[in-house]
Amino acid sequence: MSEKVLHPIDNGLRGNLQVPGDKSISHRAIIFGSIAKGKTTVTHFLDGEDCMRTIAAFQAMGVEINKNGQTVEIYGNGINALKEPVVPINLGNSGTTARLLLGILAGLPHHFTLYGDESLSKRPMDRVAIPLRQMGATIDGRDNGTYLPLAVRGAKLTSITFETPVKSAQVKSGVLLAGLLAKGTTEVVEKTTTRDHTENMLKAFGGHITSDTGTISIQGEQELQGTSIHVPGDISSAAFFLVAAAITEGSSVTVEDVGLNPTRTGIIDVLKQMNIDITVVEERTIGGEPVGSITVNASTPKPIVIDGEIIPRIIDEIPIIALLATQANGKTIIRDAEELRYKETDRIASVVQTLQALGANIEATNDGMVIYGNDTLTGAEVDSYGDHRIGMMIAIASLITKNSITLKNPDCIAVSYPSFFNDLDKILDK
Ligand SMILES: O=C(O)C1=C[C@@H](OP(=O)(O)O)[C@@H](O)[C@H](O)C1
Ligand SMILES: C=C(OP(=O)(O)O)C(=O)O
Repeated sequence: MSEKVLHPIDNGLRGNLQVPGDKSISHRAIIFGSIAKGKTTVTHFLDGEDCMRTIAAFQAMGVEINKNGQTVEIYGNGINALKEPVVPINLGNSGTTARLLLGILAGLPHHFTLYGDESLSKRPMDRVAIPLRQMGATIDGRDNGTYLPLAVRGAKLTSITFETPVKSAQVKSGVLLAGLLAKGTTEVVEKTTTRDHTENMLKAFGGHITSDTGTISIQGEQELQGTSIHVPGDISSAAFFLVAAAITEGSSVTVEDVGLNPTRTGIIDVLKQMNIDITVVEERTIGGEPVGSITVNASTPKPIVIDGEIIPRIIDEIPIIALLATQANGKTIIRDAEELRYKETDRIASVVQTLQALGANIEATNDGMVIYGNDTLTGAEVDSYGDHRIGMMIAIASLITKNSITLKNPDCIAVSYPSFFNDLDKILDK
């Protein structure tokens, strides 16, 4: 088992950096490029393990995809040209690949078998399998088709109106993608807005989709055209450095060219509410997504309550927000975040256990956590539990702990951020 010893820093963090491409947008660029007709070129693609799973899945269905560093060329022949793969599709650790792909497979006249790693095999797939079955697909698997491995027999789909019971962009996207293959108009109704990259990307490929007060409607049987997509920096990756700059004395860090889609910028709102010195300069719109630079200077965080509609807009940032809250001068409460229990780990349990091991005063609740603040963190031996965001949270914590941290299982960070430690090194004030 690999491990990494991480040392606290003497000086702050300083400088500018760019983070890799957005994971959600990178997945979708491959998916839409593969089901569109003609060539798609993706630049600043996230070279992480999860997005490579999406590429491999479409290659297994006969799509020609060539990757050269962060540039990917896809030669799509339309959704109906996707072939039956000869071998099972390995989804690795990627929930996004699993849920979005299921939507497409449901409407193809083929048989598919899907499996993932140990973590993904514990995550619920019925949240998307249930509406897809209603549309006409046959999906079976472990525990009555709740968990991977799954067998999918696609069919001619009929459109549905689906009121999603979970606050999940993956579920919304899975149903909308199936809607592309269904007769008529498929509707997804969501009570809380989740990231809308599927909707934006569909439009970039010439598709038609509307969104009106929580109802997203997609017409079936549309033909999409290949295009060029430039992927903005991932705000969920940037968040680790923004918090790092906030909690380390004397720091000033600017992350450039970060995606600022409003369904993703909850971290900026949280940092502002916590009195962190943060400036956002919006520079331009690329491929329908706003992009800008974010600067954070070291600050003392103020404790706050985080709940309600902001939760889906910070869902992947909650581990690093929890670390920030340990440095606040009072009690921070995070609630309405039960979805954290269905991530790569149960992130309520893994965040709380890890920060407790580092000396923080933090408690789990059913749907979130209470962080009491004013903590001096100590060193310890802690495990990422194979969860990339827990691994990165631990690495940022190590900048301010009294002694070194031994991080077990750091390799999982490559799922979303293979160059994480190199980028962190760039802003260390040596
Ligand atoms: O649609 C997406 O790209 C994602 C949606 C979120 O998951 P849920 O939809 O399960 O909340 C998020 O946690 C994940 O990292 C990426
Ligand atoms: C939850 C995440 O990803 P996924 O659901 O795609 O595995 C994440 O990146 O934090």
